Amino acid sequence: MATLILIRHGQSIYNLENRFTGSLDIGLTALGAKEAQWAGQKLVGYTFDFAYTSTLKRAQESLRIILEEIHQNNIPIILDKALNERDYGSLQGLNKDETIAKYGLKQVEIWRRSYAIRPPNGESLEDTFKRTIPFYQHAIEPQLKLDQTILIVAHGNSLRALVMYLEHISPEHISNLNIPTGIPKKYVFDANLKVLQVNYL
Ligand SMILES: O=C(O)[C@@H](CO)OP(=O)(O)O
Repeated sequence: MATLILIRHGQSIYNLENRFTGSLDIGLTALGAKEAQWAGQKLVGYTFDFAYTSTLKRAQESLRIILEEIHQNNIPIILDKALNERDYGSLQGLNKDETIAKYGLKQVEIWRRSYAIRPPNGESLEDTFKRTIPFYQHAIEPQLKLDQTILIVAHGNSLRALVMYLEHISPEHISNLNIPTGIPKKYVFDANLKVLQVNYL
């Protein structure tokens, strides 16, 4: 049966420092690399046909560690910026607590978790959805229709957009959904790509 595994990259240096990361190309911490290894250990027994990741090194490095753990580094890997993290614009690099102190919790929560409102000079989740989902529909859904097993290693917000699409979550409800780093989420589909099963591994 068609199977899709989603994994958010392991902890990055900016995750650790509590900074807005977005489209900045920030590497993993030692814990982040460990998280990727643990994610790989949960995938022993799965055989992937394709892996997809973003053009950012924290996701690519996580994918490399995961595939190494399951001895599947030789599968085709597709890198695409459609899977990149949402561009946080002028907030990128800023500490999240300092930003709250400056602009207030309410404003920062709107920038971080509203669907349609953009952070200054950045992308909203809606903007992210509009690039991530067409790519998923065009590149990945046809493979799932062939009953393949696909791995996507990406980012907090590009994965929130994907989960929104896969689980039919409304813009009102998506603000409550956060994706943990390094925990594989599994979807099993029927022949029409209706989700039959969804669970964290
Ligand atoms: O900083 C970021 O790019 C993202 C993901 O780490 O943060 P947030 O969870 O605030 O959207």
